Amino acid sequence: MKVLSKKLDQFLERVLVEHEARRKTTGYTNRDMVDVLLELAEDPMLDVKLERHGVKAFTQDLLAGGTESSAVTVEWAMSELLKKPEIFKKATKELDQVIGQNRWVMEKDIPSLPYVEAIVKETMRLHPVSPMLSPRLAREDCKVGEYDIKKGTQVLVNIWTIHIDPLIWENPNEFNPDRFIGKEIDVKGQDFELLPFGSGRRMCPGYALGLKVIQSSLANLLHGFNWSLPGEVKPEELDMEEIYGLSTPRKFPLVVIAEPRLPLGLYNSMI
Ligand code: HEM
Repeated sequence: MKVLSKKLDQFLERVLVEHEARRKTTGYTNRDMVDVLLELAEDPMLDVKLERHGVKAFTQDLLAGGTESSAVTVEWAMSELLKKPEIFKKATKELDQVIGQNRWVMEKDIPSLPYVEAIVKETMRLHPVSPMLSPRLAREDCKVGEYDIKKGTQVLVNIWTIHIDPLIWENPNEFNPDRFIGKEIDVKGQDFELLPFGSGRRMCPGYALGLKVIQSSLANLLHGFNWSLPGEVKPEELDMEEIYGLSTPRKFPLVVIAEPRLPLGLYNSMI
């Protein structure tokens, strides 16, 4: 652990040194989150002073919490959609109607894409990145539902079982984004039947960023490409095994074929 921590610190140190050097060049503007954090660290007016090691810690949080979780969720969404071509088509139809064929999806488009939002919720219901929330400790005797919990008890919340509880969800194991259409259920920690980002004080602090990254990346993948499974793999045969570790990714990476579905000039503008 110590070796790993040292290696990580060396990496973060290099990132900061590079950013600090660029800050001294003429015509400098903030380009990324590290730039913004370094600027905040120079602000003497902050209520809570941000130190240089705090910038490193935030950067590490962003890398650890913000990359794998979003990538894993997008990969599960694509896997579910490849198994259900009718849902795939419905999403593409929404994208064509709202965005058209001549541009990419932007962050501000997301509220106009309720079906894509529903796909993300349904993916997070069936494939929560973190099926067990961070452990909690009861600070006083309490009652949760029918359970008496003594002060000092460690409580583990298993959201995976909540997300597939047949008392809450109809056909809980079926991937069906339509279950969210016209419903108020959200993933922001207020609806206890759907808690992919947890809830309360220890809820994921990066949920807004994570959600935006997932929705925008998925929307653009669906909008920009036709997707198919390679060779003889039939949708119903696609392996959906998962592994449980720091996150819950597919056991075997998803292998797919992508073909452009928008005017070719749009792909050049992405490079
Ligand atoms: C798909 C995206 C993400 C998912 C599904 C996710 C999920 C979670 C969950 C379930 C927790 C535990 C919450 C609890 O126990 O109540 C958590 C904690 C945390 N997440 Fe995320 N997260 C995501 C993205 C991010 C991003 C983008 C960041 C950073 C920018 C981040 C940083 C953190 C941190 C630092 C904690 C620990 C909070 C604490 O213990 O006080 N996460 N996340």
